Amino acid sequence: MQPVLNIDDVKRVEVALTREGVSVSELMHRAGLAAAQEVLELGEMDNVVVLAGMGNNGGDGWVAAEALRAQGANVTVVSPVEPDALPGDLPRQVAQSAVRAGASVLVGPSRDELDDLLATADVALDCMLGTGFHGEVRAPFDIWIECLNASTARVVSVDVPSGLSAQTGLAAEACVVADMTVTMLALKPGLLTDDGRDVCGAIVVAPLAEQTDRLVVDEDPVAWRTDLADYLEALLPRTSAVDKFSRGSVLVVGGSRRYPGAAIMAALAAARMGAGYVTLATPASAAAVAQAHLLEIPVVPLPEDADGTLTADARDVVCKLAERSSAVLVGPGLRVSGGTCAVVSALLGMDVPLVVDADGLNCLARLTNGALPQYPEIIRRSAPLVITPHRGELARLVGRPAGGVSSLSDQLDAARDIVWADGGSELVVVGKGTATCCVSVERAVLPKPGPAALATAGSGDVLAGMMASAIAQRSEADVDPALLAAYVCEVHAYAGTLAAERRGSRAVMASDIIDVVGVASDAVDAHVAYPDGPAGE
Ligand SMILES: NC(=O)C1=CN([C@@H]2O[C@H](COP(=O)(O)OP(=O)(O)OC[C@H]3O[C@@H](n4cnc5c(N)ncnc54)[C@H](O)[C@@H]3O)[C@@H](O)[C@H]2O)[C@@H](O)CC1
Ligand SMILES: [K+]
Repeated sequence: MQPVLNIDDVKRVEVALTREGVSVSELMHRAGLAAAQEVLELGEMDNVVVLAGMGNNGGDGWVAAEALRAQGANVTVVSPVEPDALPGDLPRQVAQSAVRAGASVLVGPSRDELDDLLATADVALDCMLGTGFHGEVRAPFDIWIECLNASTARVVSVDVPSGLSAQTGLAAEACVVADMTVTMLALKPGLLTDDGRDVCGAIVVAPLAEQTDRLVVDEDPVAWRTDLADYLEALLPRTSAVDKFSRGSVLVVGGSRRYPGAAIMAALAAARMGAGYVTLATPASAAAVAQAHLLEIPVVPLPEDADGTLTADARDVVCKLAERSSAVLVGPGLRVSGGTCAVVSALLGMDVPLVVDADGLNCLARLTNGALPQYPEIIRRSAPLVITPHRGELARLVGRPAGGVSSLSDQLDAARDIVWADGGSELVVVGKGTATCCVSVERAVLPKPGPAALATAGSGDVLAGMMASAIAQRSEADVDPALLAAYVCEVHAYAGTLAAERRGSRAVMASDIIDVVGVASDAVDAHVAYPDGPAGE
């Protein structure tokens, strides 16, 4: 797994490195050399343009320019001011050195001059703004960024694409779209989520010092990004000596007269993920339509009110069914009422592994007055509990206003508020967004995110069904619950990719994802076990 650090923690690692004898100047040299090395590895990059800013990110660029010049490249550095006029000592010194080594300099070019220069470039190094960037991009960099994005040069961003917040992943109006980002010391959350996913290109981490790995771990990484090989312990069992019950049984409690489909999709996804036996319990007036869609899955009708949502009387039947299940999913299509809240509360009180999604989460928010971290006793239990909120649901659970969870950083913060208040190792918060985090009291795991095709109605219901299915199949095993949840997200993401290939990237519907869950999990498993297998990176 690769550690992900908040920007403040990256700065602390930098300070710790200087304490261990690696000066900031030395770090800047190594950063510039690391960027130059990546350019050299692209091959045949004779004409290089370096767009350098005024701070240390610009300093990295001047070092890279000198190194590429030494390798025989034609290098032109574009700077807003003369090298001698750079305000910071370090950037000024490395700039003067690059000039002495023969790098050409173009100071304060007009838009046309810059366009003409970039037209001759094989590769452009983006060293305008790094982690010191904030707010909207000011001149001249806003114009430089426009020119760079319009050019045909390969773009390598140093540390972070200029204009992107490496913390939040939100891009300013002007933001470089890179082919590759060489980031220093460790991954940062903003590179992995939201706009960061669209503008970073391939991400390469340059550790810069042999002590870095240790010092990064000392800073307690905000998250860990998985590689496929990390899932080996999470894979679901494959054995021929099984019957349908030993493969895990899942109970899905969901649906309402108004929304019967969500629970149907969750039940189908649970079956496709490999559970041997799935049962759907749904309000009576949704049961007939559900059964018509589910040939292999028994549907149990439950007591309902005049609106076709569950009443509290449904508790007894649900709990009896739950006792016989290896895992339960509650929530999809349920709606929020006194009756549905009573059912969710009863399931939380049992010691069966439980996944709570969608309206199950909204019931949970109501049961805890929108302040789940203040009522940890409501979710404290001895069996696994996985809650799968998207950003809006997560905000409601922790009492933030609408829009109050708007980045991966926010997701991680809010999820940690919940798991730390609970304190138990049985709870995982799967915070869904453009990047999904699986957070337990032990650690936060980031599976590789799926394609935009997954942003479609019902996709979350499918994930929830898959999650319950995986937990049912691993109920006896001692697996890190956050890793198991991340594995399920990874399969869901790959199923989204396969569905997009099959249907077209804008045409994917949730049922298309369900259709390929089986082949997606086979492909992910094969790739985990044999890294050159069919799933590919
Ligand atoms: N953290 C580390 O360990 C290392 C950091 N290094 C580099 O140092 C960078 C951080 O350096 P700095 O802190 O000097 O910051 P940056 O170089 O990222 O940015 C600072 C400069 O950008 C300007 N700026 C900020 N916001 C702006 C805006 N909205 N519009 C226009 N200009 C704006 C500031 O006035 C200042 O001149 C990193 O991104 C990395 O490239 C490397 O040199 C070595 C290792
Ligand atoms: K940059």
